[in-house]
Amino acid sequence: MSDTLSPIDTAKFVAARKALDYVEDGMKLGLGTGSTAAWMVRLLGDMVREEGLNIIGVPTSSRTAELARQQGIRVVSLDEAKWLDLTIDGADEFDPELNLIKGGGGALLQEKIVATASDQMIVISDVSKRVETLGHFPLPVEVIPFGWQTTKALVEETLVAMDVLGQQSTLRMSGDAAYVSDEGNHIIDLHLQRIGNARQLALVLNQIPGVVENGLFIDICDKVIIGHGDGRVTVRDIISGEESEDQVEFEESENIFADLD
Ligand SMILES: O=C[C@H](O)[C@H](O)[C@H](O)COP(=O)(O)O
Repeated sequence: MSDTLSPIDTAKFVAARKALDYVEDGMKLGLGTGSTAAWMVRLLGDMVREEGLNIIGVPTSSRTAELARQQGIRVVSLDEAKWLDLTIDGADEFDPELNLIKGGGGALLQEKIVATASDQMIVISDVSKRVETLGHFPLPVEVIPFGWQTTKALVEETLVAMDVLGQQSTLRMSGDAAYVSDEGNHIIDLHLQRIGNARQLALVLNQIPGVVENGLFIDICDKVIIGHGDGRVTVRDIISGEESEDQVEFEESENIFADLD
């Protein structure tokens, strides 16, 4: 359907565009991080510039903050905004209950704080992130740098005690150095394959000293918009249990495709 975008980028783009149907003038919005959320921020920038919408954005990472400012979106901190109407963000995996794994891009901490401080969270995703059981995507756990190796060992012991299979954990790297998040922390990725009880694991991980947060988002997401490579979107709402389909039309000549990185 698109000569400009690959099927996967088409899927991300149409999910992002559909999400903007839920944005209203005057809203305070949480702005997610990642390649799918970046489409949403660019499209939101278009809306703000062309329709003169009065939107306040709270970014979930320094990357998103920079992009939002470039797009002319008014950016404030969460503490300035206090409470948000809606957060729109991507995800690395979502299950049938709309529980998520997030943090593949290292932004899980701010993302979880911002999504939790919102009336509603909408996840935008291509269809490849839909799973029956979370865990194939490595679960990110953000830890403070002090004593991180001890924290990592404690996390591994906890996984053994919980009888979680596939207990390998790795320190996320950025080149030759440990990855450092926007909050100055490291990330341990847990290669679990299958998380039987995500709710329990999320609680237990956060009890370990040195763990700041984990990438399991339980009961936070309200709606997922799943994009497909042919421009279709499926919208699934956890509260109503309804699922609907739509087709998102777009032109290859749109300005948004002209200013891609
Ligand atoms: O830390 C990053 C975020 O949780 C992203 O939302 C997630 O990794 C999905 O990113 P993408 O849309 O690039 O697949």
